[in-house]
Amino acid sequence: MTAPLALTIGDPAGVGPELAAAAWALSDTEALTPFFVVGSARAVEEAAQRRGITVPICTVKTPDEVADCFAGALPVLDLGDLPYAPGEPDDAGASLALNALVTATGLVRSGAASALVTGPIAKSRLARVGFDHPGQTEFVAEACGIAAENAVMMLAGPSLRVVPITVHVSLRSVPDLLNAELIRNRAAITAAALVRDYGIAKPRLAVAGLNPHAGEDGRMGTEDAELVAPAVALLHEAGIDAFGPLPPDTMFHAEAREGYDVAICMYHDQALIPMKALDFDAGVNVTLGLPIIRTSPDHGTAFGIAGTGKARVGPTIAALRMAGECAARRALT
Ligand SMILES: NC(=O)C1=CN([C@@H]2O[C@H](COP(=O)(O)OP(=O)(O)OC[C@H]3O[C@@H](n4cnc5c(N)ncnc54)[C@H](O)[C@@H]3O)[C@@H](O)[C@H]2O)C=CC1
Ligand SMILES: NCC(=O)COP(=O)(O)O
Repeated sequence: MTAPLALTIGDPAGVGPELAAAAWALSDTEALTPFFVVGSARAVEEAAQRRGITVPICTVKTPDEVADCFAGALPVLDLGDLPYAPGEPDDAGASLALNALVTATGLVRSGAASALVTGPIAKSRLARVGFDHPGQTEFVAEACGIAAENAVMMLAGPSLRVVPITVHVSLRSVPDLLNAELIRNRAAITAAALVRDYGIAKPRLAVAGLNPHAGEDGRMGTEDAELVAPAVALLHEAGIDAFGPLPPDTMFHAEAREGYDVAICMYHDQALIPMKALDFDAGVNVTLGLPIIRTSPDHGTAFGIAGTGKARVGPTIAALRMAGECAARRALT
């Protein structure tokens, strides 16, 4: 039997605890792979009560106990007895979130869990308790012995997959950070992952330009001709079906999207704005290029609505489903 998925609680003051409970409540109808929460049993239990859903909890010491209780209760690997205080993040909650991330990553690395699904954390809150990575992506990469530049963030929804080449950096720094080698490497990692984990035999990569109109023959910037076009040429040399640089404003409409499997974008918001506009309620953030599977809902901690019952569970369900499907695919190979 496949090992269960490990779902971290995220920041316990955010929407993570209630969405973990809500996902379990729908796990039958959604046919989800069994999972367990790594975090605080008390926070999950109180979050479920506040949301008005009945979610019995079973605490587990190891993932191999999950199979026996998942059908009747949500398994939680309990790391701390924190009172549930939605919308009121503090250092104790951030420390729990970090502990959960470290613990769950270790369990997946060891094979005791089949994939890592991370609940949302606030990067600024984690930084206060010693987390010195830009995000969970880079943390998980380092834990797996993968250089951060070889761990690729992809956001995937029913309508669109996107990869930002540069991620959590200032917009001002983007042109200096981009180069043809970086674009080529990240795009090639993306293509390999689409074959291995998503069953797309010959992925089609649409590569966005950096500037308006992809530079308009140098009238609106030179990076498209000097960096992006050479990267596309390098991808062709590697036998990858890539095309571009494309004018970014016209590559995301419905008919254009039919022509590719993933959009390779030059910076965070070029990628995430179209994806979240189209698919916010079913969007998954997945890390490609790792020896383990790691997914996450596409949204953040949403402190402003935590505990109100307004947080929609779609992205968490989608992240659990994608993790389960990728794990099943890898188990076959
Ligand atoms: N995967 C992760 O761990 C991520 C973490 N973040 C972190 O989250 C924190 C807050 O970031 P924001 O930019 O405010 O993004 P956010 O995603 O937390 O919230 C943006 C807006 O979407 C709403 N929203 C978020 N999730 C929702 C859901 N499930 N159902 C309904 N509405 C939802 C919020 O109420 C808010 O109006 C930041 O500290 C950031 O670092 C942001 C994105 C991803
Ligand atoms: N904008 C995506 C995001 O913030 C997720 O980052 P990570 O924590 O998954 O690296």
